[in-house]
Amino acid sequence: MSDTEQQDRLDKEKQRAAAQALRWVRDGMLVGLGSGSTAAYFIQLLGQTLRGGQLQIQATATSLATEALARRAGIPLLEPRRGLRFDLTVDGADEIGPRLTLIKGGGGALLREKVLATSSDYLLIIADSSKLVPQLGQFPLPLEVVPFALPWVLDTVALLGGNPKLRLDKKKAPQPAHSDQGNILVDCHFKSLPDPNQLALQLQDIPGIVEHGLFLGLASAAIVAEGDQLLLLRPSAEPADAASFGELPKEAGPTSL
Ligand SMILES: O=C(CO)[C@H](O)[C@H](O)COP(=O)(O)O
Repeated sequence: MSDTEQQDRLDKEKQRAAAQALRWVRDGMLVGLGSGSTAAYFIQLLGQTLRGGQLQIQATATSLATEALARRAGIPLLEPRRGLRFDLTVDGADEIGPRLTLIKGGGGALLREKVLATSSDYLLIIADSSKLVPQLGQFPLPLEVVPFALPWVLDTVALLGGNPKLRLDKKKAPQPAHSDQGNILVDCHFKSLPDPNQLALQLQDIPGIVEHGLFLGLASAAIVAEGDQLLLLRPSAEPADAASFGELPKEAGPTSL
């Protein structure tokens, strides 16, 4: 299969996973909108549904790009405020490991994504089949770092074996990429993460790291499209374990896909 064919196949999988996620959205919900190409498909479909008058929701975006997309799609947006909790957040992932452990932040939106994930009653991940992995760590782990602290953060993460690299701005390379908050994005090449919980604790202790891309114990479910198949994964089982399907409570989404 050529690279273009492979890309097309993954793109179709993203669209199929995104379309399924619509079944989780109920009238009146407050919804967190994720970032990245899979979340973008969901946002477009959600906008179409709202324009069709079938349901009304309000939403908050995990990035400036998502906010702009949601506005274009006609989705009413809420600003952050005290007491705001989301019924559902739908977001993509860069890697989905055992028990729905995740690496996120490939699009640089990890901080806002984690803020919404932890402010949501239900985090639904949507992804193509390339994201399922037996162990996290092949995808470089993103960090959002305060600019002043950068040299010391790089030194400390290197000591942890992270081989940190500054992410470059795609439009202004060799300048470093900045997050929506004006912080610097660093990608850590650990290659494998046998103990993500331990690493998360170590990273949380490093001054200047505003957030890391390990999302542990946050995802409620994941819809992964694999060719014509749709997998519904829950945290209690290994990825792609068929025994984990069909356990969703009715109010939170369909029991099967
Ligand atoms: O974490 C993210 C952005 O910060 C995205 O959800 C992640 O990068 C997946 O993106 P895509 O759906 O384009 O594969």
